[in-house]
Amino acid sequence: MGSKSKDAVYTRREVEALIADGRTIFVLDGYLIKADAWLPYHPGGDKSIKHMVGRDATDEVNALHSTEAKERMKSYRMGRIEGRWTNFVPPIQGGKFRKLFPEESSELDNTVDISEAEESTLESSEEPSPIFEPVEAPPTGSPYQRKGTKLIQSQPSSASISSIDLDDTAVEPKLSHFDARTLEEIELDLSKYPSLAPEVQDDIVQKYRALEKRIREEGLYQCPYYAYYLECCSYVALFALSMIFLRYGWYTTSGIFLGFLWHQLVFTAHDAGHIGITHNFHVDTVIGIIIADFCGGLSIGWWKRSHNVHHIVTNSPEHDPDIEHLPFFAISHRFFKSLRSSYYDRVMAYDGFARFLIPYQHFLYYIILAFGRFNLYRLSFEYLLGGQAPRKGPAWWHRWLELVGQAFFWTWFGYGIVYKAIPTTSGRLAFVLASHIASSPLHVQITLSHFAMSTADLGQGESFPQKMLRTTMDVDCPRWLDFFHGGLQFQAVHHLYPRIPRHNLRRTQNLVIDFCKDVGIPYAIYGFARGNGVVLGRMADIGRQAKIFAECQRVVATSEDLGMH
Ligand code: HEM
Repeated sequence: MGSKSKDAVYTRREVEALIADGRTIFVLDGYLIKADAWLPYHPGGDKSIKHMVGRDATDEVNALHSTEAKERMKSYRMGRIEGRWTNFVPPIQGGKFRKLFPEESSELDNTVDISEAEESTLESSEEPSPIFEPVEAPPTGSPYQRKGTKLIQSQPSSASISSIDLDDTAVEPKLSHFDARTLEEIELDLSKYPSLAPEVQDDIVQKYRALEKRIREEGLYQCPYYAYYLECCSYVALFALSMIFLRYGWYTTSGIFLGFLWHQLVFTAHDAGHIGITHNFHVDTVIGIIIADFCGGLSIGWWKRSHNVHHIVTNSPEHDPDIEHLPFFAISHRFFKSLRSSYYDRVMAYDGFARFLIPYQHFLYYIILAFGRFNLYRLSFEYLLGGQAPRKGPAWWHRWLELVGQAFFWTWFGYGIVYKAIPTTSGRLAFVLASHIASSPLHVQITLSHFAMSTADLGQGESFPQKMLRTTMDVDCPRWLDFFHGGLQFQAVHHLYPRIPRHNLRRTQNLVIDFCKDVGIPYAIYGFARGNGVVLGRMADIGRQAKIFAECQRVVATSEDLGMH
């Protein structure tokens, strides 16, 4: 294929062939962006871009970037498309792309007006893996079709779900039970949420964009700095209390106040990680580094890397690191299949330890989360020392500042307090455990917004706003409790517009509720206690499925044994 001008129109088939050749191309506002050269420099990492390859990334990009970053993207334009773009399944999600056949390439090279080249069809890309439609009544415009005994998506879709055999006499009974369950979940979502018909999803997108404009005009992106002034006062008070109790030898109480301080600090680190305070990438990142690394010993870079991917592929068992917690938790029966994580680039083995723990996960939920912070230290070090942090591009120096922050933290906390200021081993243990456990409600708050929500994959035809609202819930709480939830109670709103400063989310929530009513998307909100109940119920349910799975495996193994003897 010869090279073209930056305004040339590309056909879908050409784009497909370029991606088949390994190019990193996505659509932004009708333009094709070729991001290969930018990939190693991208502050948001390579994974976030890879999940957009072959897709219209306009809403994801708008949600996650500053105006300057979007300006920068213009220099990566390679051409444009005409009409509505139908998303491919990105290669990272298992999408298969066909190269140009020799006769196609010569035809395209000789063609003056590329737009006249034969338009590719939805089926042009090889289906990476079939998924399903409701057997009886597919929703209007559903991209799902029946093919033989299988239900498939007529346009390329996620590889996340393997084929379902509807035949009850399937060779692998252990798969058919869970595949039927996957199908049920998909059907349930298809019945509860608006149709995936392009015109319906386009309407949702138009209204979502109009709401963003309104939010901007109402000044809700402007940070109310006085709110941070009040928060700083509470940080100082909590730190002072911790040090006073430490001075008088009340190590557990001292640890508890330090834990409370960490709990509060994380909310501001979250704002900074989303560039939601000053909206300047470097300033906000430095604020995040000071809070997370210097004060808390956690890497903000690690957190941003995984959290940003979470914002793009929310609640996808194979792709969202925020729900990948084997062997301790499984929030979907699909984890029993030892899925491959595209984030960690490894198989999440559903091994003996997982098989032992998962049936009891609802009992262990709070206990395991109480110790969650220790795991975060490990992940932070892996990120900073294991080559995951960007070494090129605008964010190259953040890692170095983070390493200084880590040295600072382990000096004041590890050496200064735990080792020097506390004379006994029991005192040290009490202080460390109290501080870590006291900050752990945070882990509950983080998981609460997603663990109870759908993990079903409705394919590439679902719009960004619908997907965010289908996989995320809010927590209802009175205004005076806002300090405890730290903005995480507005997760659904936050997932739609991640850069809105946290203190403006309550006002934005009303607008989002109106939007949901208008477009017919259910807006999920529970009280804190009820939300916890729903999460525990979901975990207990998956635990029960794990028991069934173990039983199936036992029966299969026994019958194999009997057959052998
Ligand atoms: C050539 C294409 C791209 C360019 C030039 C670009 C540029 C940038 C820049 C300059 C930033 C720093 C923050 C800012 O100023 O807003 C950033 C952050 C980010 N980008 Fe991109 N980007 C591109 C494509 C994408 C795509 C397709 C995605 C996926 C939706 C993505 C996801 C992110 C994320 C999640 C961040 C946040 C990183 C952080 O806060 O540390 N980017 N990008």
